[in-house]
Amino acid sequence: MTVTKYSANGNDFIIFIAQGHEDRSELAKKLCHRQNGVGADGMVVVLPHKEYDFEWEFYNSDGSEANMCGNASRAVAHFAHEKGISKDGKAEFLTGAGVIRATINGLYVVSDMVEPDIQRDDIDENGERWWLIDSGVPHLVAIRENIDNFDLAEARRLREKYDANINICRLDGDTLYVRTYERGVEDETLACGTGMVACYIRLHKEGKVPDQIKVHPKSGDELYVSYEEGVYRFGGKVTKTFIAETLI
Ligand SMILES: N[C@@H](CCC[C@H](N)C(=O)O)C(=O)O
Repeated sequence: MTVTKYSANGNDFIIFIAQGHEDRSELAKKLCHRQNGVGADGMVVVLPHKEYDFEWEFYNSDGSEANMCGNASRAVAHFAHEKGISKDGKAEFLTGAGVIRATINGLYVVSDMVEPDIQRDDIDENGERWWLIDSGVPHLVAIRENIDNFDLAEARRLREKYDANINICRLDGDTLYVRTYERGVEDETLACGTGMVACYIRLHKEGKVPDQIKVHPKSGDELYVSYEEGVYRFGGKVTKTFIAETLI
């Protein structure tokens, strides 16, 4: 099987085309394995759809399926554009969280996110206020003065308790810095799109950020997140890293 590997600001994905839905959880675990497989945070299967350019199955590296992945949405939009699955520099596709619309301009891809659901704004953990926001998948968000230290044991506890991805973020002028512990990877990743958007949503709702802001995930890359015409949107570069014939 031929697969294409992408990195979306350090969040990496294996992408391939198939013709129908099936449970590919075991395949995702094998292919995403860093030593015995291709290695990736997630796997995307592009499937035909009557109404949209395509639909996807998204798997985390542990084989669990997730409704949405912001970074993979940008990578797969670039993939579909290159393959001619989508046209005119745009891609419209169905995810478990709803329809995603993306715009492709060279390697720069912008995704319009689904309507977020702010589930809680009152969680108190260790004297710190957390918001629980579903930006396609659930995210806990805390705002801190310093995010140099991310206690991963504590992040794992919160991830289990709330069945959510865990984010800490810091606002410095017009730049937001975000670190994310990802459910389904069960570790901190170099970037998480829905996580960056969830952090921005909290700050935006609190009136602390303008309608557009720069965002730096742990990889150090620069992206932007915005709120335009009632839509949360985020954009950045994607990198196609290789095409491979898998033997497993
Ligand atoms: N990396 C993604 C999020 C992928 C899904 C997440 N790990 C979950 O299971 O909730 C992103 O860029 O948004």
